[in-house]
Amino acid sequence: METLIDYNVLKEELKDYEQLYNEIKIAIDTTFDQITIVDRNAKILCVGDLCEESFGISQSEIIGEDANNLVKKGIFDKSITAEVFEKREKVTIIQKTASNKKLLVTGIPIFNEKKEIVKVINISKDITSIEQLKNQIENTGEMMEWFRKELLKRKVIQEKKIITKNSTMQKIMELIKRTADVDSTVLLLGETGVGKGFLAKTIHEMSNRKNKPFVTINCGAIPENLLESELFGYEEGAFTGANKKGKKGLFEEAKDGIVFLDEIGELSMKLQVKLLSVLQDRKASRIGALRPYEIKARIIAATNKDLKKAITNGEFRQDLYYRLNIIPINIPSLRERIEDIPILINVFLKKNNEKYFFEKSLTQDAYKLLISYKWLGNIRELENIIERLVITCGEDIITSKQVLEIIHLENNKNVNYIEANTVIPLKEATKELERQLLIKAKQEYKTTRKIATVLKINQSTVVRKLKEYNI
Ligand SMILES: Nc1ncnc2c1ncn2[C@@H]1O[C@H](COP(=O)(O)OP(=O)(O)OP(=O)(O)O)[C@@H](O)[C@H]1O
Repeated sequence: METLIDYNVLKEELKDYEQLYNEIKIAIDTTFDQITIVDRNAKILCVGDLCEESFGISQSEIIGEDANNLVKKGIFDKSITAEVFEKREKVTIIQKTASNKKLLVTGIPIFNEKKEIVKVINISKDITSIEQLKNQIENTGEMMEWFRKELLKRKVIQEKKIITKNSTMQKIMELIKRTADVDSTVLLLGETGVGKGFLAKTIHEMSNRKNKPFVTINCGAIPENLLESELFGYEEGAFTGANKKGKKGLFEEAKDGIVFLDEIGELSMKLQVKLLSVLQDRKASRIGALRPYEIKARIIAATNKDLKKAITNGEFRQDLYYRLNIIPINIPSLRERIEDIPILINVFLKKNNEKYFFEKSLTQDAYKLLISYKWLGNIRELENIIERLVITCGEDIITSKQVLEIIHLENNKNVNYIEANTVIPLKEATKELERQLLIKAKQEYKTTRKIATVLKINQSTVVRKLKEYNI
């Protein structure tokens, strides 16, 4: 009789368990997460309806399988069950499966009263689409960064008014845009006043070094011994007259910015050798220093000299030329881009009208005259002439006659004619003439070496006198 009662209770309990099992099964099958139950031997006991979608095999194929075997078969890349057994605690991993899914799996150990793991319940969340979304967001971020940089480059071009109709100049602007972020050396070639310095600054502003220093040095304007210490710096007490604390060189000052070596064609043979080794090793030493420092700056060099001819004449090292000539840019003279002259005239007219609070304009004939002029001094000469026209013309409309007068003056400025307007002591007059000659020579020839040649005096005398007259 007692056994019968027990049997009925047992039957009721079994029914309850069956009910519970069915409810759990429904929960396992219908949850958005994948639930897998594994026994103490790593055998899969139960798996949800998402099995095929998650692992690429059916429920019937996976049930009864050893989790470690499934790793070997490539159904998933690692078994969380093994880790849970090893660590004896809840573990979370990312699993890659045979159906190209990425699952975020949390394994929970179930202990018996002897603290032995009897089962592991694994709950997997499919994060494939989240990962894809993350990648897409990352890609979008990269694209946004690219667009941001592109826009910045365009802005620099517009702000710097490099509007050009000339195809060579357009190609140059494209090349500058494309190479703005690389570290290669740029060699800017072109006549005086074509805008080599202007382009060097444009490259800097377009590049990812734009917030880093832009250091410029005119290699032709400084005597050789001074240039070496300017470029590379010196240690304390390196030579007499040196700063006691020593001095940083321009390459050090530039840090990871840009060093613009203007008039590179004027560099002495000795410094050419030093620059070559600096470019090769990316290291330089201050004068008197034992240890070199690393050079991180990008180098842009410029010259109006025909470097190939200078190589033939033995004035410029071929190996240095090849080191510099990584991205050569030949800037056309203004005569070769006459379609840009009206654009540049308007740029300079606007600039000077704003500067001097005028509203001056040019007649058609005046434009035609300026376009047909030979512009040996290129953009610099055009810029100067427009400024002079704006300042000196009394009327708001600038005529071709006024342009002719200014151009005539420009052309005659080299005439060997000196006029004495007043009587002053000879010594004073001589000094004044010397001062004026130096100002003119510096404006036209820029480098102390060239000034020395045209004035037929020593370069050191030029340096001393420029300092004396504060020019
Ligand atoms: N595209 C341009 N738009 C407006 N101004 C320009 C442009 N290019 C050059 N300039 C102006 O022309 C003048 C001469 O330019 P820059 O000094 O760069 O010439 P350069 O070729 O370096 O001359 P040099 O060889 O004599 O040093 C500068 O005042 C500069 O601002």
